[in-house]
Order: sequence, then C-alpha cells, then structure tokens
Amino acid sequence: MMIVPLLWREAARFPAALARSAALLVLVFLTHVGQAVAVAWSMSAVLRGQAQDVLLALSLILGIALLRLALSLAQASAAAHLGGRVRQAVRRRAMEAALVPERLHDTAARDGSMRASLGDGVDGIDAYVSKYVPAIVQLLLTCPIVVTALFSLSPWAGLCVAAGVVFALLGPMAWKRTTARRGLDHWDSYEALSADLLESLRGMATLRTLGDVSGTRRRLDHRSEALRRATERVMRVSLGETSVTDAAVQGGAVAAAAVAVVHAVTGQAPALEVYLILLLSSEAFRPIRDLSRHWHAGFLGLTAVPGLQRLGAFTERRATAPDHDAPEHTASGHGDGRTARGRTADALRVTGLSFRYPGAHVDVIHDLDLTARRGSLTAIVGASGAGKSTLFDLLLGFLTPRTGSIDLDGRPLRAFDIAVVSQRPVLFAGTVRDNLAVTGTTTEADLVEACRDAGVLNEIQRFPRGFDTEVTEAGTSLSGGQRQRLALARALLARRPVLLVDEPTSALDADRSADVVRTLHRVARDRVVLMISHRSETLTGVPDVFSLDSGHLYRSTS
Ligand SMILES: Nc1ncnc2c1ncn2[C@@H]1O[C@H](COP(=O)(O)OP(=O)(O)OP(=O)(O)O)[C@@H](O)[C@H]1O
Repeated sequence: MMIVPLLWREAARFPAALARSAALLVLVFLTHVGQAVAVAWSMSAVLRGQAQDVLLALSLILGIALLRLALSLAQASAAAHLGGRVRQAVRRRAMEAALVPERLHDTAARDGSMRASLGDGVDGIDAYVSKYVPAIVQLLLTCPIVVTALFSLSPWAGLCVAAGVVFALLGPMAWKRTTARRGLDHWDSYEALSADLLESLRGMATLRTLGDVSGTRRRLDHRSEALRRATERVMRVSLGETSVTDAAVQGGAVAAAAVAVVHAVTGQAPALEVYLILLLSSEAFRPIRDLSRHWHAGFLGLTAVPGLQRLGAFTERRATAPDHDAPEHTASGHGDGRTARGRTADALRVTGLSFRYPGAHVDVIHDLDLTARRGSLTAIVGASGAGKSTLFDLLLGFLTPRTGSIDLDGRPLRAFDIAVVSQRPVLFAGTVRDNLAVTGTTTEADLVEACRDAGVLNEIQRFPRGFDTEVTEAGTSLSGGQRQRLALARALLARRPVLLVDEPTSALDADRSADVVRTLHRVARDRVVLMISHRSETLTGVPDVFSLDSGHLYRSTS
C-alpha cells in the first residue's frame, strides 16, 4: 500500500464525491459478505435437508446479486465523477502555472515533457484518486469488521486471516523505496521520449535538410529502449509485490480453511459456522485484492506526481493581474488616427532598468533609460545578443527587472497596455478570422481595416474562403510574410496604447516592407510604437533611433 498525501489532499478537496464513492464501495463489499452468509446458510440447509431454507437462501443470493449490480454501477459512476473533478482541477492548475510568460525563459522546461504530464500524468492521477483512494477507505472500514466476525466464530481463524492481511499490506513495504525509484525512472524515460518525439516532429523539415533523420531515429530508438527497460524494471518490482500480496492472501485463506476443517472434523462447530469461516476468510481479503488491482492502474499517475508538482499543478495560484491577452473593454475599432476608439497614451518611460538572467554573473541590460512617445516611431537597433529581445520581454512583463521602472504616462506599464508583433509570430490552428480576433470580438469592418493597414487584405480576399480560410497549426499554410502581416493586423486590432514590433519587415520584399513601414508611421501618430529593426530602409524618417550595445543604450547618430 502506497500513500501519497498530496493525492489524498486532492481527493479530499471533493469530500462529497469521495464519501459517495467510498460509501458505495463499502456497500458493494457488504453485498459480498451478505452473499457469503447466504451461501453458507444455503449449504448448511442442504446438509440438513431443509428445502424451504434452501429456497429462501437462493432467493436472497439472487436479490443480493441484483442489488450489487445496481450498487456497482452507481459506484463506478461516483468514482468517475470524483476522478473527473480531480483531473479537471489538477489540469486547470497545471495549465495556469504552465501558461505564464515566465515559462518562456525556463530553460529546463520542454514542451513534450509538459504534454506528457498534463495528458497521461493527470489521467493516471485520476486512476489513483478515483479507484485506489476509495479502495483504501474500503479496506480500512471493512477488514476489521470481517476479521472481528471471524474472531467471534473462531479465534484461530481470525488470527490466521489477520496475520495474512497484515503481511499482505506490510510485505511490499520492504521494497517501497525501490518501487518508488523505479517508478520515477520509468516516468523520466517516458517524459524524455515524449519531449524528443515532439521536438523531432517540429523540426522534421530541418532534420531532413541536414540529413539527420537517421540520427534522430537512432536517438529516439535509444529513448524507446530506455523506456522499455524502465518499464520492465517496474513490471519486475510490481510482480514481486503482487506475488508477496498473493502469497499472504492465499496463506491466510488456506490457514483459515485448515482451521475450519479441524472444526468440522472434531465437530467443534456446526456446519453453518464452518461454511461461514471458509467463505468469510476469503471475503476478508477482497479489499486487498481490489487494492492490488487498482494500484497498477494508478501507478503511472503516481510517478507523474513530481513532474506535476514542479509544474505547480498542486498549488492554487492567487488571482494575478489581468491576462495579457484579455479582451479590451474599450469600444471597437483599432484607433490608428482615423478612429478614436482605442485607448491612447503619450509616453512610455523606462528609467534605470537593469536585468540579469538567473545564474548569470553580469547584467544583460544596464541602467537603461528610454522614452518613446506617441506621435512618431521609436526604433532600437543593435547587434545579435545586444539584449533587444530581453528589453522587449522586460517591457512585456515576461521578465522582472533587477532595478528600474517602466511607466506609461506616469503609472506602471501593464501587460495589457501592449500589443506585440514578434519576429516569428505565432498563429494558431483555426480560421484567419479566429487568429485575428484573439484579443476580442471584432466586426468585419475592423478586420478589413486592420488587414488593409497591415498590407494583407488583398491576399486574404484572394483565398477561396476569405477570412474563414483555415490556418494550419503554427500557421504553416501561410508564407512567412503573410504570417508577419497577419500578426501586425492582429496587433492593430488589439487597440492597445503601446505597440512593440520586432523586425517587422524581416520576411517581406521591398514593396511590402515599405507598405508596412508606412502603416507603422501612421499607427505611431496615435500610439507609442517601439520597433526593433536592422534594415536601414525601415529607419528612414524615424526621428528617434537608439542603439543597444551589450545592454547599454545610446542615441544613434544615424
Ligand atoms: N534564458 C536566458 N538565460 C540566460 N541568458 C540568456 C537567456 N536568454 C538570453 N540570454 C542572453 O542574454 C543576452 C541578450 O540576448 P537577447 O536575446 O536579448 O539578444 P538580442 O539582442 O535580442 O539578440 P538577437 O538579435 O540575436 O535576437 C545574450 O547574451 C543571451 O545569450
């Protein structure tokens, strides 16, 4: 028997569902005991030749069997309900913890591992909570009753069964540590394989071009082999555990049967008592057999506990600041000067900003001051590794500065003040319309206007289904330039007072690039627009160009 307090706490969060599931399981068990008594009665009646009692006992057995069927169905449904509630709660908390910007900078986090924990790990927890936990409650409540009843019939039989129960429960504890260690090894192998698989699928095109498909296949084969070995080790240890439990159960039942035979031969007990001892000693071990069966069902989830714990799946998060992607509460329209519907702000001011990555010895951003104003574009240039993305992530609140402040019109900048177009924009599976409207409900006119401004309207209108065209996962059905311009349209539709744009024209030809830059200049009349760019043509006409060099910001002379 393995108790995981964390999972018990999860089950206890739903006391009514847990009580219903356990109570029904106890009732199902009591029908087994009732049936055992009725069978003993019928057999002793047969011996005594009392036909009426035999008939009565048989009717009782049939009635109990029907009752058990109904109770078992109700119990299965109660257990599924409990498991479903726990699964939902754990997954919700894990998702809340996983879908935070800080995760972007968690260098240890791998999407495949997270997927394994959130999927199979949480499903496994369901099995532990909905089946194993009620089975333990059943064991604790019913075993003492049956053993006491056996004691009252025959102290020796009671003693044999009690010893069998204790040995069946405590025996496997001898290698509890090995079981736990092998279980965790198994989960680690499983997570690693899931993570590698996902990464290989995502990078398939690159792997093909690099000619490393066979190398990746070999790596995945090694992972699979490691998982197979880990699974076998778990199976071996669990087989040992099952054998000990079975030996204890069989030993206890056989010893009690021997006592019953002695009673029968010596005539110490009437036939009814002998039959009762035989049948009840078998029933006394039923909760242990149930427990053993459910333990294996919940084992995968149990081993996923540390991974889920690292994800924060067992910790209730306090209410946080409004979601970065929360829909705007302003009226519709993407205020680009022609509509006055979006909120506006005058100045974004960064003062004395410093940042250092955890574990690093030097700051990536040094005492940085910057003011970007509404009315005209502000651009930042800098070599690779200068800290541009880090600065954007600080502005977006994905990272917490070591010193300094970021204000919008004199108050702290909030994540939902900002719309962003990143260098490699993320699109989601769904229609073009779904992707554009992620920041809130949008009218057709808004969509058309934003797409025209972003220079992507003509192409969308040429798609056979227009805005209802399906975009495949990660936007792979669109060109890089189309993705970039759709992302710009999406950012315009967000109607936020600050727009951050990272290399807005990196995937565009000269004509489209000029269109986008014109749009940004126009948008900047009504918003604070801060742009990272390397291309000189995008910097033409930009009054405020800053240069970032190893985390230090200088006003650029170009
Ligand atoms: N998660 C991280 N942990 C530790 N160091 C990091 C992390 N992310 C970035 N860095 C380091 O911070 C420095 C700045 O990186 P950053 O990505 O901000 O540069 P960048 O100017 O955006 O570069 P690029 O133009 O190539 O995108 C680099 O030296 C980089 O190695």
